[in-house]
Amino acid sequence: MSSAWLWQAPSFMLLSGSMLMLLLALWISLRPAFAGRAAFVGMQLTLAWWCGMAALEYATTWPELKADLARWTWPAIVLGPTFWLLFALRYLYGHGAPLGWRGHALAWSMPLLIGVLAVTDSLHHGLYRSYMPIRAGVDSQLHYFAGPVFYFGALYLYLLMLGALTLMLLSLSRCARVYRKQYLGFVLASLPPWIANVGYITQTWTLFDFDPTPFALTFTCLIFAWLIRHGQLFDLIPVARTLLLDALPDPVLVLDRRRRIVEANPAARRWLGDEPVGRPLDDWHWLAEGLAMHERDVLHHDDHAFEISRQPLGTPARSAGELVLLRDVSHRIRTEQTLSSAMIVLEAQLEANQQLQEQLHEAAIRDPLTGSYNRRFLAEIAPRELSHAARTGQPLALALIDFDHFKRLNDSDGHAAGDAALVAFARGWQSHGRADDYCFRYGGEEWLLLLSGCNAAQAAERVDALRQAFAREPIGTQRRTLTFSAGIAVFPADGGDLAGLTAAADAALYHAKATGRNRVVTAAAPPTTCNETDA
Ligand SMILES: Nc1nc2c(ncn2[C@@H]2O[C@H](COP(=O)(O)OP(=O)(O)OP(=O)(O)O)[C@@H](O)[C@H]2O)c(=O)[nH]1
Repeated sequence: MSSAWLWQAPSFMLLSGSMLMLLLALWISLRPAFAGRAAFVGMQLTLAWWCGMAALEYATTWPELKADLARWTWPAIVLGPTFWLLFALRYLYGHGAPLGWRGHALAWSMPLLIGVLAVTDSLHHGLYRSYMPIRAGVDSQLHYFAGPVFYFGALYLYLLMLGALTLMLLSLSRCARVYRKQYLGFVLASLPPWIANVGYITQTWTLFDFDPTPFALTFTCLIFAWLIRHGQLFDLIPVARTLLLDALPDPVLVLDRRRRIVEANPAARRWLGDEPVGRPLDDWHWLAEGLAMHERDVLHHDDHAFEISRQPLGTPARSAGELVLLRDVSHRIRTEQTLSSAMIVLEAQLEANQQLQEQLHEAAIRDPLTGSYNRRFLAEIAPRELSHAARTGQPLALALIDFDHFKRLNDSDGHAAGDAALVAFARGWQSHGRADDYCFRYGGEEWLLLLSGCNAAQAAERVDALRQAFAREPIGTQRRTLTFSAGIAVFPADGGDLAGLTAAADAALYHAKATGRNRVVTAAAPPTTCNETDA
């Protein structure tokens, strides 16, 4: 019996191709992760299996073993394009490729079925009806007479390849310039085995009397290696793009020209549900309405607020769709709202505090019985009024007023009548005082007036008018009348400060009392007296 193996150059070529694919799979596994890496590694492993089996098939001299090895190649033949399509979906459409569990079941059931039918072919001959050596001699390869499983498998594989190619061409037509070289590389890489296979199936091309497809796969492997080395395939940009999109807490969507979702990052999926890719945007009314809003408007949905920004894709002449970023600004808006409510409360509190302070100040500077200013306010206001008078050169008159025989009123009509007299004086002052005058309750029944811009004569005239009016005022239940005496001093002639002026006015008041009461006396020496009719 002849030796089972005859190792020739084509076998070594195929073995080398298989090794290359294993190395590529290892290399890719050790590189940073990217979308579709598992599918890509899976594809390289199955293609390595295909090439390895083909090498053995080519090398064996036993026809039965050749046929068995050819049958055992089939699981790899069907798995390779399946992985290729999965990779295309994952790589081109990100982690969120439109493939749910149904898609996976569909993707793996067919390779499983065809694989099982292929390895059990010796029982039913659905894959190869028969086979015969191409020529005489131990090194002859086999010619296979294909059965229905073969054609069904080939048709299925061609459909998968066509699907992957369509995805790549679509991406190529829409992608940004930076990805174009890569996608073109994918298309080119998938062509050699396909062309070789078409040639083999149509019986127009064999290589070394053998199927040229596994040889062409080596070219595919080399194109990938070149793309990874020189074309930055699976490198920074796509890897970063995927990682960035996946890591973004804000929803990002890519819409095609017809407003269908073609990509959605995990954050977007949390809002849109399981499988948004491939569905029209209008399925989510709230989002479709949001996109109709102005750029800076905020879209509210489910207790959340989003700021929408949109970036057209493609060229101005030919739109490819748009990128939509929904920036979740709920936290910011909630914080702003809390802050503004806190501000409103704070402002109200500040205003209340201010009002309270004003009330306290008012209470502190006013006499509770008559509502007139008290001596505390006099001490506060006098320096200001005096410096104003000094600055402007205007006179400032100070009048000290004391009720006449007030004790008598208290004693005869009671304390309430005395209080009524004090209130009556304060009220009477209201109609005599000017806007820039001040009236202070200086002591028990003593009053101090500050009259801006008045010289001694003007002040005496005004205080005397007040005196006359007060003298006519009926007081208490007995409707008695009361008079007052007044002393006037003027700044700066009679005193340079409050103490000096008060002392001068007090001297004039003393003079008024001493000379008969119910009169107004100015401090200017000798004191001038107005109206000396005693009550
Ligand atoms: N009803 C009332 N009486 C007051 C108040 N404050 C002071 N008095 C009284 O005012 C009176 C002041 O009396 P006197 O200082 O003797 O002066 P007078 O009786 O006005 O006499 P002459 O000043 O000399 O005209 C006292 O009887 C005080 O009790 C007050 O708030 N209400």
